[in-house]
Amino acid sequence: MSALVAVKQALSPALRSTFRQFLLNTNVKSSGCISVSPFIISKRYFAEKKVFQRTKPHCNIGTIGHVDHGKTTLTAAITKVLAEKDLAESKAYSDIDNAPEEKARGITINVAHIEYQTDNRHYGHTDCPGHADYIKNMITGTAQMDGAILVVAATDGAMPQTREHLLLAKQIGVNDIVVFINKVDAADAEMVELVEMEIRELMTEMGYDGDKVPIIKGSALCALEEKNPDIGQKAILELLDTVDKTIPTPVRELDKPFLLPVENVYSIQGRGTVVSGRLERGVLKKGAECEFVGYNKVLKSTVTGVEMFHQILEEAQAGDQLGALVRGVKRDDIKRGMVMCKPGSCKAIDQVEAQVYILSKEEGGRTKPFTSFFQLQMFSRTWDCAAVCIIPGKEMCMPGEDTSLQLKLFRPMVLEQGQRFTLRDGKITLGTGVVTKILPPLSEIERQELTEGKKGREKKEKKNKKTV
Ligand SMILES: Nc1nc2c(ncn2[C@@H]2O[C@H](COP(=O)(O)OP(=O)(O)OP(=O)(O)O)[C@@H](O)[C@H]2O)c(=O)[nH]1
Ligand SMILES: [Mg+2]
Repeated sequence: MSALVAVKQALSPALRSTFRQFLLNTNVKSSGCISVSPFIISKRYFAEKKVFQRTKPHCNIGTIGHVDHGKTTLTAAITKVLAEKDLAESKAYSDIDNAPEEKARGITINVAHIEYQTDNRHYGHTDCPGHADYIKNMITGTAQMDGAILVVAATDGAMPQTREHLLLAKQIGVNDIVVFINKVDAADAEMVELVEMEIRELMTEMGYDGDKVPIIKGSALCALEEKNPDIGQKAILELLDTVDKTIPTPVRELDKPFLLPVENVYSIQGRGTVVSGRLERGVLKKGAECEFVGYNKVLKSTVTGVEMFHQILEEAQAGDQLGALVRGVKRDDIKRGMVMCKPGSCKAIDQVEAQVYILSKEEGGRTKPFTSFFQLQMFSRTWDCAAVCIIPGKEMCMPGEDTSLQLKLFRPMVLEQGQRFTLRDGKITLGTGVVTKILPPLSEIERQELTEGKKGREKKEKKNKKTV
């Protein structure tokens, strides 16, 4: 028996818990592996024993839009304004963009999850990066949202990622958007009016109701710096009121087996592995048996604790942004993109038929057509995976075209009929689509051809024959 265990056993139950907490805190400090997490703020995670009181409906929103338009400043401003009403913990800009590289470059790279409340609802807020290089993180962040705040700087108007984010949000299924025209302190009234017209047009083009979309004008920086309350604090309150009224709380699928697309994995020494993400459906309780599916793996485990924003959840419900402590699996065994689900309720798939829209050049898509066996990257829920497409019944697919595609994935991932996805080709969003049919699994030969090409497989076969 180790000295630590002996000391622990000699303590009364109450002291034992304090001792455990002490160990947990010291371990977390020395592990260092979770310090940059935007969601799990280091040692407090699973250490504080406050129970989350579900008094208001929960809704997931977030900020999207072009780089530097003020998404993080707005997120910080929202918490500041609500903190004055005791409805949030005020977060400084540097608490949100807290990774060293983010601080050095002054841009958001990782999504950050923040909690706050209005009088009507409890919110999980995901602040997304706007930089084109981090679209992958934006897609994952947006996949957690029930509605979004599109931030557009009055000084710039709609920019490439304003358009791309809108398009991706629409494809991911975020149908309710409130626009915040930011930086009105730095633009004249005429400019703000022009930007409003431009955004309404763009929203219509992207399939939203551009004429009706609510647009609030203000300055996140003024709110944060407590200047000019008309465009500062008041605009933020108006924005929150509009979000409350126009983004509906979705009907959650509580009666289905639980499913949580894993967004992040952390290791807390002495406690175990924590996975985080938004519970997509069902309810999750401590003690539930679970399974992690994806990337050629199925791992069994048990949930030993559930938390939302550092508070214990007795029962997590679909829509909750949570962290789950799981037993018997290591941090490296689980990867973002796997699905945590009720055992046996999900299957990994490597071949589907889908209906896809290929973006035109003007929409930011490819300039040239592509043919069968074109390799692309498929994004869905929190995963992305290389895939090859087959175009049934025709030679090639043109930008701006609607087409059916057969997609063969390099690795089997959890996919269901009706699931939406995005296809990307390098830094370009190639298209968006929906799974129409699940196809039988690829044979071993097909799989080898997919990953090594036909020649590679034949070479391997010859080599094997020789050695026999
Ligand atoms: N004048 C003015 N500047 C603002 C306002 N809001 C934000 N800014 C400034 O705009 C710059 C970018 O702000 P961020 O909040 O980092 O922008 P972001 O959209 O989060 O950027 P990424 O996450 O990197 O895409 C910072 O220098 C802010 O101080 C505003 O209302 N008025
Ligand atoms: Mg930012």
